[in-house]
Amino acid sequence: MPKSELVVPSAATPGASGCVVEVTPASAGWRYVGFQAYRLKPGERLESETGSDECCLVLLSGKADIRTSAQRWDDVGERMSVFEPKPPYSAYVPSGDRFGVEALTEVELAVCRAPGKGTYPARLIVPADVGVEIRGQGLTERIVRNILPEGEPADSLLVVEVYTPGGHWSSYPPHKHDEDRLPDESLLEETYYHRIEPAHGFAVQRVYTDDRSLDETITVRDGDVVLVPRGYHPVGAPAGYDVYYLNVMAGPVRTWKFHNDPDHEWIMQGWSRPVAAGGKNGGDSR
Ligand SMILES: O=C(O)C[C@@H](O)[C@H](O)C(=O)CO
Repeated sequence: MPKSELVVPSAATPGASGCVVEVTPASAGWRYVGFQAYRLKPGERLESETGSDECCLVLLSGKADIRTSAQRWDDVGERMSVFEPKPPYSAYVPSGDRFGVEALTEVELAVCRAPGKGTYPARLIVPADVGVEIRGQGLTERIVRNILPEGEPADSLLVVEVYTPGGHWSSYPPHKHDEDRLPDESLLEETYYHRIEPAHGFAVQRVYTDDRSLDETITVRDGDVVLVPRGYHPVGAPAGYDVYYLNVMAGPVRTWKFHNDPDHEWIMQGWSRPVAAGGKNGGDSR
């Protein structure tokens, strides 16, 4: 059976630049979100221009030196796996700038892109800046880390990561954000970069619209990117397999206003409770 057109698998071995998976607005057939994941070995470097995009470089794991045209941050990074219970270091780089990343250890790096206006200077986002939330309850409990949420400066990018323990559901109850009808709903394209522990496992993601003109239930493998151009998009982590994903969202207005599937909204009963912000050693534990 052909794989879903919503799935962009990672390459088994990185290309010359270290890139393992890439989504551009042209490849996705949409307007705003771009995403790349890189695997760099110690001493390897990535150099790039931001062009008309602003970028959020998320150091998913490993340590690196990061620089832009005006900034240099040395020996950045703490966690060595996305499954360590602590927020990542990230760097915001505006449009019209450039960045270089030199790996000091094995590095997994996400480059999240969306249209920029050059409004804000480059900055380092440290773990203590990352708001951590435990969302859901029982089998829907998961950890949400808000890396670049709408309360923090950026022109169009929103970036968040989610840890879903095996046996749990996240992005749940199913919600969508595909209509520009503020203040009730915002239009945001979204990518999911999935990692699975242990890596031979799988996750399940359904992407569906009210009229079911889009209705796909996807088997997600470690390293897959799932595109959410529209529709509801819940994720299930099978028992025994923890699931991590990094979300990038962008659209015409930088705000996340979602609409729950009315059929399943009853499941949610005042279950979101904030915990302390990330903290140097990460504020969350599991
Ligand atoms: O609630 C979650 O588990 C995460 C989702 O909010 C996810 O970030 C998303 O779908 C954003 O639209």
